Order: sequence, then C-alpha cells, then structure tokens
Amino acid sequence: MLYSWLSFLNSCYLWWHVPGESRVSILDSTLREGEQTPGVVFSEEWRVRIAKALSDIGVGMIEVGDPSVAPDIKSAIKKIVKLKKDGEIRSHIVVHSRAVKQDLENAASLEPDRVAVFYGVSDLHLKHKHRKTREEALSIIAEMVSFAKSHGVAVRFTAEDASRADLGYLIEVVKTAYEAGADRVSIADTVGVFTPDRAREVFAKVKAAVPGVGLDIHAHNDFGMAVANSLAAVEGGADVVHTTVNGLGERAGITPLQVFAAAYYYHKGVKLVELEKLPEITAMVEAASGITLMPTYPIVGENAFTHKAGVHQAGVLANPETYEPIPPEVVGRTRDFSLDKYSGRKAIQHRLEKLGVSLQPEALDKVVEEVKRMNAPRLRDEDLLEIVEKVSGVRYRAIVNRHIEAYIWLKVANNVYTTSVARRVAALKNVVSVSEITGEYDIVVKLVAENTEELNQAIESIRQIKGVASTFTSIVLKELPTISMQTRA
Ligand SMILES: CC(=O)SCCNC(=O)CCNC(=O)[C@H](O)C(C)(C)COP(=O)(O)OP(=O)(O)OC[C@H]1O[C@@H](n2cnc3c(N)ncnc32)[C@H](O)[C@@H]1OP(=O)(O)O
Ligand SMILES: O=C(O)CCC(=O)C(=O)O
Ligand SMILES: [Mg+2]
Repeated sequence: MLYSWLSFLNSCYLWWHVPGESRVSILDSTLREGEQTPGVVFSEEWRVRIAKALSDIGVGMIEVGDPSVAPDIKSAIKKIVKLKKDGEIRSHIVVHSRAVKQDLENAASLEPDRVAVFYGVSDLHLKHKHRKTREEALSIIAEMVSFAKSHGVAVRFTAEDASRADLGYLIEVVKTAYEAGADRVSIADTVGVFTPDRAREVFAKVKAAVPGVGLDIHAHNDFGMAVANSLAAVEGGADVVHTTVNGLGERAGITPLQVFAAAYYYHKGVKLVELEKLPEITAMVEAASGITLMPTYPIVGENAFTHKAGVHQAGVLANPETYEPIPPEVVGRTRDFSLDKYSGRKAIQHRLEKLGVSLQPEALDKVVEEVKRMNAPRLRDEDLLEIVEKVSGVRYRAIVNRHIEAYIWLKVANNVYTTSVARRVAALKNVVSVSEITGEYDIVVKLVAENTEELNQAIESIRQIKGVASTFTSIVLKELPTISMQTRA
C-alpha cells in the first residue's frame, strides 16, 4: 500500500516536469519522429499503447503525429486525446503541423494541448524548399503562429534546420514566433551538426535575447552526438528535450529517451522518468517498430551491464562501481558476466559457486586452463559444468531421464489397513518403491515407465486396487546429482 502511494506520488512528480517550470522535461516523439524511421509504421493500437506507456513512465509531453499525413494517424490522435481527457494519460499532447492553414486547422480541431508549427529557417531551406526570402519567412511564421493560436491551443514554433541558420536571423525568428503567441520554440538540429559547445552557445544566446520563451532541443544523431548536444543545450537554457524510444527517427534518428534520461540522472542527479521501467518500453517499441537494438546499445542494449574481461569481472566482484557508471537496477537491468577465454579465476569461481560447485584451488586452475584452451564464445552454465566434470571426474550436470519417472500419492479409504494396500501396490509392474507416509496422503509410490501410455496403465492399475480412495501424480522432469552421487563418481 505504502509502495503504491509512493509510486503514485513519484509519477505525479515526474509528470509535473512540464513547460513553464524551470525544470527540464522530456518530450517524446516516438509516435511522430519515430514513425519517420524507414521501414516503420505503427498500428493504431500500438500508437495508443505507446502513448500510455510514455505517460506512465512520466514523460512530460508526447508528440503524437501530424494528422494531415494519413487517416490512421488522425484517428489514433483522437483516441489519445480522449484518453488524456479521461485522465488515463497525464502527459501534454502535442500535434505536429506544417505552416499551412489547412493543416493547422486539422491539427487544432483534434483539441490537443499544443500544436507545433514547423518551418525551415536556414538559408538552404528558405531557398530550396520554401523559395522564400528571410523577410517573407518571418511574416509567414508570424501569421501561422497567430493563426494556430487563434484556435485556442498552446503553440510551439519549430525552427527547422536552426543549427545551420545564421544565429542573428535565428534570434529574429524566435522573437517573431514568441511575439506572435508561441510560448515555446524548438531549436532543431535537423541534420545533427551541432557540437556540444555550439549547442550550448546557441541556446544561451537565444535565451538571453528572448528570456520569456521556453526552448526545446531536437537533436539528430547523424554524428552520434545527439545525447551530448541535448545535455549541452540544457546547460545553455533548453528546458524540454526531444527524444524517441530506442532513438528512432529519420536517418540515424534522434536522442534516445533511455540514454538521455540515464545520462541526465548520472550527470545531474535527477530522474526525468521512471528509469526502472525503461527495459519494458524498449521491448514494447522494438515489437511495435520491428527494429531491434544492437547488443552494445547504451543502457538498454543486451550487453550494457555485461562484463567480459577477467580484470573487469574481478573488479566488479570487488566493487561494481569499478566498471559500471550506474548500478543496473537503477535502469531496471541486472548485471551479468560473459565467461570465455577472457575470464580469470575469480569470475569462474564466482559462477561455479552460484551453481553450487566449490572446487579446490588446483581443480579450479585446471578448469581455468581448459576454458582458455577452448576459444569458445560465451560459455553456458552447462558448458562450464561439463568442463568441471572433465577435469574432476565428478558428475555435476542434471541428469535428464530418458524414461518417465513419476511419484503417485495415494489416499487410502477409511477403515482400510494401509499396509494391505501398500503390499498390493508393491506387487505391480513398473513400481520401483512404495513408502507409507504421514500427512495428507498415506502412501507414496515411485513408478518408472517407458512411455506415457505405459505410465497411464500403471496409474490405472493402482487406482483399481480396493481401498485406494484417490491419487495424485507428479512426473519427474529432472534429477539432480546428490552429494552421495558426486562422491561415488
Ligand atoms: C524535419 C522534419 O522531420 S519536419 C516533419 C516532416 N513531416 C512530414 O514530412 C510528414 C509526412 N509528409 C507527408 O505526408 C506529405 O509530405 C505532406 C502531407 C505533409 C505534404 O504532401 P504534399 O502536399 O504532397 O507535398 P510534398 O510532400 O510533395 O512536398 C512538400 C511540400 O510541403 C512544403 N513544405 C515543406 N515544409 C513546409 C512547412 N514547414 N510549412 C509549409 N509548407 C512546407 C514544401 O515546400 C512542398 O511544397 P511545394 O509542393 O509547394 O514545393
Ligand atoms: O518539430 C521539431 O521540433 C523538430 C522537427 C524535426 O523533426 C527536425 O527538424 O528534425
Ligand atoms: Mg527530426
């Protein structure tokens, strides 16, 4: 009960990281930028599930798509907005739109919390895409922002390709959008050319020139710097960071939610979302998008908390901080060791102890030698036990039966002499042992059969014995070696 209250308070706190606050919050664009990943389309059902999951982990804003792109996107946005109105989603809902009146009307008609109007502001975009001068663009931006605003929604203006725009002109753009009614402006690094220093500088200068405006960083990952640039933009004055789950998006994608949130926690000590739920949402978006992460992916990749080199493994066994930036549990992960020729005595001994095997130093040395000779990738527990068996001559692996073994628990009817029933059972074919016992049952019988048909017949024969009131059958799946078996070998 206490836990669910704490969890509820935590999610309120996370959700409250919304614009207008001086704190940083996340805008997740998996449903808009993420669906711009080549090969990805989300079904309506996935869109709604992803939106709920993002809200549940405490994302401040969710960019749900552009309804003018396709009918299914519009229909899913309607469902998501309804869930927001019904209180099932707490994040602010943001709808994307070109600076086109018809598109803006379409976006605003869905009654999201905010409409985001984008327009390219670099000379490249102005000349080749929009075929407009800088001055013409300023008046289009002012007109479209105030048009959107007149529909009763909050408005963000996105300065597309801002990182390649002239900084003086970018500041004019931000002022224009702000004065026309956009309380937030997204400074987009559309082709990922920011460096952390430049991102920090641009955000600081824009913020100094237009102090009242809230600033978003939308960082593409073309040179692998999206997370670093987003952190630097925050230092410069951004208070909303755009992310996608698993870093989906155009080309190399944008800032991955999981990596940014974990890095922010490491560097600033603040949890922007419920970090321990990150593996869950990672798997959800992998399933929805059909794009699986490479094992070395930070934070949520399979190897992110797995140690291989013996020196690392020994260090981690002494103190995990030696080779881990944050404890895996913080982000819902667990630590693992990959054993192969790179492992040393400590890691191998540790794994064997976990398997319940304790070796003398000389035997351990032999096992380590054998592991190093093998040149095999990633030993499974079964492989390691096989090596130990080879070295020691002792059987450690579970014995999987080729025939069927079962235990039959019998209840004897009232006023029937238990031993007379036990004797009759003992005389049957397939019976290995019969014991009279205390407790809920009176007799336990061990049976061995070649197949299920034979087992079934044996159980039937037991049931037909006069005085047997009821039976309960347990089939043996695996038999483990006992200390006495190990000593015998
Ligand atoms: C950096 C980003 O990711 S911003 C988000 C980009 N989002 C999208 O592209 C959404 C998916 N796009 C689509 O479904 C379609 O391109 C639509 C529905 C938006 C437009 O389709 P069409 O009308 O057939 O136009 P088409 O795609 O051929 O060309 C884009 C047109 O939009 C114009 N345009 C581009 N950006 C903007 C903008 N921000 N505001 C207004 N017009 C714009 C282009 O100049 C071009 O117009 P033109 O035909 O006069 O040259
Ligand atoms: O709307 C935004 O903030 C960003 C638009 C976009 O996807 C981009 O410029 O890369
Ligand atoms: Mg983008």
